Amino acid sequence: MASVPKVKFNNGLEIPIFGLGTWKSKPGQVAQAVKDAIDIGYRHIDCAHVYGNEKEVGDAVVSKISQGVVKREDLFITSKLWNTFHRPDLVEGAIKQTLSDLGIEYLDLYLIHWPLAYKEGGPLFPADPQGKILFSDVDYVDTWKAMEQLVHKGLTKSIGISNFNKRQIERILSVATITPVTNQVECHPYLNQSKLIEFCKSKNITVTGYSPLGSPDRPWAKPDEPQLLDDPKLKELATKYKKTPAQIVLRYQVQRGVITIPKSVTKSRIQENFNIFDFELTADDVKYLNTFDCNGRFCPMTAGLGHSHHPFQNDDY
Ligand SMILES: NC(=O)C1=CN([C@@H]2O[C@H](COP(=O)(O)OP(=O)(O)OC[C@H]3O[C@@H](n4cnc5c(N)ncnc54)[C@H](OP(=O)(O)O)[C@@H]3O)[C@@H](O)[C@H]2O)C=CC1
Ligand SMILES: CC(=O)C(C)=O
Repeated sequence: MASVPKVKFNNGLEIPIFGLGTWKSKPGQVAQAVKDAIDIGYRHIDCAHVYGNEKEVGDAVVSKISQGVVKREDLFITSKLWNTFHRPDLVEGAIKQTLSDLGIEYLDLYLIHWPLAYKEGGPLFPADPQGKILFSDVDYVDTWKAMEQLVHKGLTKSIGISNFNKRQIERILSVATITPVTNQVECHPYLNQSKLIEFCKSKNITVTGYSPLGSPDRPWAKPDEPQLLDDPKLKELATKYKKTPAQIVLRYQVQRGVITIPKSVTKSRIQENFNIFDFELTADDVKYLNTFDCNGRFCPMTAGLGHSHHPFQNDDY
């Protein structure tokens, strides 16, 4: 079984550079997917409260631990604080709910899922009668201070952020006594995030790339939108390396040092996506893949447009 390289965080801890995504993995399918992934050799699982499936992910994790297939300390489990729990007094309760759902004692990594806060205390997507999301004005820098307490209390080993732009990271760094270990953002050849990656690197923050395959099953996908995995130039590269388009885009991230978390509930694809540690793209082909960038964002967070902390509404990167 190939062993997955690890990336070192600024706090000395390590994360496997490759893991399993779980967004949209239906409760009836995700437990089997996680079990298959662990059997194949995955040791990093990316979760979130808002995905609505942490209990089933936890069932699979706990069953593999109790069967002796893996130990808890062999696994790297990430979850994320949802937008309705940003108020500092809600943060500890939110992680405790996730830990209880997952059936584990601690997380390896807990992220602020988005920099924008939603109205607290009710549904995960609070909305007015017209369906417009109700925002809260809690500032993510105050949320960050509450996240730091979770490390001190041993509820998570590391903390980080997700979907934060450069200016927002700078604001976090201006108050932080614990530097975020990673910024999890959308990243694939159509949105290669080279500027943000360079900036994060300069601050000793790793980048985790989500939707590495272009998120073809995103709920808001339209039939006429481009499909990354069907790109003819990508298919040509796949033929050259005798690999699949998915394997090429995943290998691309690993070679750039970007932590990558493809989602699948299909055993053959979970295996296929893992088989990227037996070949290398040439430096010229990595450069060529860099030229695919077209600011092609598949997760634009349109529901949060108008919020003063929306990360993508001006020229910030
Ligand atoms: N922090 C954040 O805000 C966000 C985090 N994420 C995280 O990143 C993960 C990955 O991103 P996600 O948006 O799910 O999308 P991905 O880019 O991982 O694409 C998932 C889709 O690709 C299909 N697929 C998987 N492997 C292959 C393959 N080898 N060949 C062809 N198709 C394949 C899956 O199908 P099937 O399952 O049917 O096999 C599914 O439809 C998420 O699951 C989540 O954990 C994602 C978005 C936002
Ligand atoms: C998938 C996800 O994490 C979103 C859209 O926030």
